[in-house]
Amino acid sequence: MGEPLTVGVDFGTLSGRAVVVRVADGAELGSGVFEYPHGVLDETLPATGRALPPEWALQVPADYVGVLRNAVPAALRDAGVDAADVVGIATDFTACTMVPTTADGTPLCELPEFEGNPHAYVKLWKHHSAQPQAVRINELARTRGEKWLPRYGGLISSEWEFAKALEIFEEAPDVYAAMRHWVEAADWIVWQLTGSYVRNACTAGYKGILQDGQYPSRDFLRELAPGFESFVTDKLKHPLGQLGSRAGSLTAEAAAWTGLPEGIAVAVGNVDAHVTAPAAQAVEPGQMVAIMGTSTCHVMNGAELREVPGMCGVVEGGIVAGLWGYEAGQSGVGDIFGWFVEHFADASHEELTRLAAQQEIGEHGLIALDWHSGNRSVLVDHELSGVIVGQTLGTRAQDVYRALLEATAFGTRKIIETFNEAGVPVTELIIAGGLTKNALLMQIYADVTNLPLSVIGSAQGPALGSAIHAAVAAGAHADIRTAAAAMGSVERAVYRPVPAHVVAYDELYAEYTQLHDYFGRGGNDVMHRLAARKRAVAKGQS
Ligand SMILES: Nc1ncnc2c1ncn2[C@@H]1O[C@H](COP(=O)(O)OP(=O)(O)O)[C@@H](O)[C@H]1O
Ligand SMILES: O=C(CO)[C@@H](O)[C@@H](O)COP(=O)(O)O
Repeated sequence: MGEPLTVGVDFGTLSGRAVVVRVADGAELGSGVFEYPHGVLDETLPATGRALPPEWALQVPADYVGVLRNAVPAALRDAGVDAADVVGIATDFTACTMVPTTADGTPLCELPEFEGNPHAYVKLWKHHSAQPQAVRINELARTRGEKWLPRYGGLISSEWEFAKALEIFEEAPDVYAAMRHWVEAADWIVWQLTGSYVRNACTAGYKGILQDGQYPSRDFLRELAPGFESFVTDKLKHPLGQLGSRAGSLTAEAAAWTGLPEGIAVAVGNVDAHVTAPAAQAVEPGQMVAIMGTSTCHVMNGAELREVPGMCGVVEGGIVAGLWGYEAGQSGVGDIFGWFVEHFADASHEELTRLAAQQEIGEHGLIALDWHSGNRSVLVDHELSGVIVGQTLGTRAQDVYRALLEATAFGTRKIIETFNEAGVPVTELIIAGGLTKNALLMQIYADVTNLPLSVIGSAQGPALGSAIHAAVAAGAHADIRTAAAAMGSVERAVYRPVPAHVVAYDELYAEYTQLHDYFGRGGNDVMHRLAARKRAVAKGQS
């Protein structure tokens, strides 16, 4: 027998990544990646070729099993270890990413009668078409003075479990009737590994409006939409598992897929963002981790319960046991840079970054709003859209690219300021995720926030975080804090704010704030009117 090992698997937006990690010190011995064959379905449904409406984003659950079959064996091969030394596996997922299933967990899209119905597929976190449902949930909750609303910064997102389910209830009653469980993909994958369904406390709290042991009441749901009152009891409610505990044991079938020993510990499911905090050793109050990739999630522990306007949510034990876990986010970050590179630039991210780095602050004469995928925090509105002010005939691709990098940094500053003002002080900013590779972006974040940036030690933060949870679930470490100290890593103050840059960005941030409030807080509702018109045109065409 060699030293004990665990496997962490991170299910991202486009691919799943597995790492094999040594339990004693967190050394990453090998990794494997599997790109989802279907990627994100946002234009057409492959089964029928049918066009999808605007703001739709679906996935195919069989692609996730492909990760277990391919990325895990690849990681074991890469590590060159004996699979018999692996004592546990844990997974993390994007969220809120939802799978409608039958009683035994079969996704409805795998039934022949539903393969042509888009509502039967996985609704990915960035499926944003349930905004009208979210607006109704928020208006009614405000009117009724629902006690859970402040735990979500005063606004429930269209990305979450209730808005997405209400969309199915209203637009596809046959799918709704056939759905026995409305399952987070984070839990569905654990179900595939263990053969039994355990609902994780993290997504139930942040995305499923479970607070102090209660979901929204039958009365509330009836008033929201008659017939929807039994949604919680019939489709949602399920026994919970706490983060870092054992959900079950690896089945013979999943052992054959992965090459791992049957019967090893499988941890309760978790979210890609929250699982990253221990990988960055950010388990104390005030340490905010920004996981920057396609989107950015900001997660942080707090000693006390506070109401932060426009946060995604606060959940007791939502990140580590014994503290309040806070979450905020930006729905588009790398996605916005990627959109610009794909459609408007004749150069790569690296080339645009190299050219943008040669400019002085303000030289491009632009200010942008980072809302191309809507605003997750602090406005919580996915009908808001992008803006670039100041373009002239002299504006070049690298100018717009830099303005977009800066816009996302301003968005993060808005979130940090909102936390500080609400009495949840941010004392350290730690960056994780794929965008840490862009040094210009990192320096802009340090200058805009006026905070030294710490950077996580691992390029696979979420997968390492999962491996940490696997170690705790297997009993190899006593708890997440101890495991984080042994297996996580962070490098402090890698990027420091430059005082002259801080002053220049303070001025531009004031301009950003004016635009932010004008377009986002009722000064001009043009973005909503355009979104409504776009929906109406799409409806007329379908
Ligand atoms: N050099 C770069 N600078 C800025 N953004 C980049 C760069 N390279 C890729 N991106 C963006 O990063 C995002 C992918 O980030 P990554 O962390 O790998 O994925 P995920 O968030 O899905 O885990 C894409 O949206 C892409 O447009
Ligand atoms: O919203 C959450 C977590 O709450 C994320 O899963 C979601 O933004 C997707 O993250 P990625 O950008 O794919 O890393």
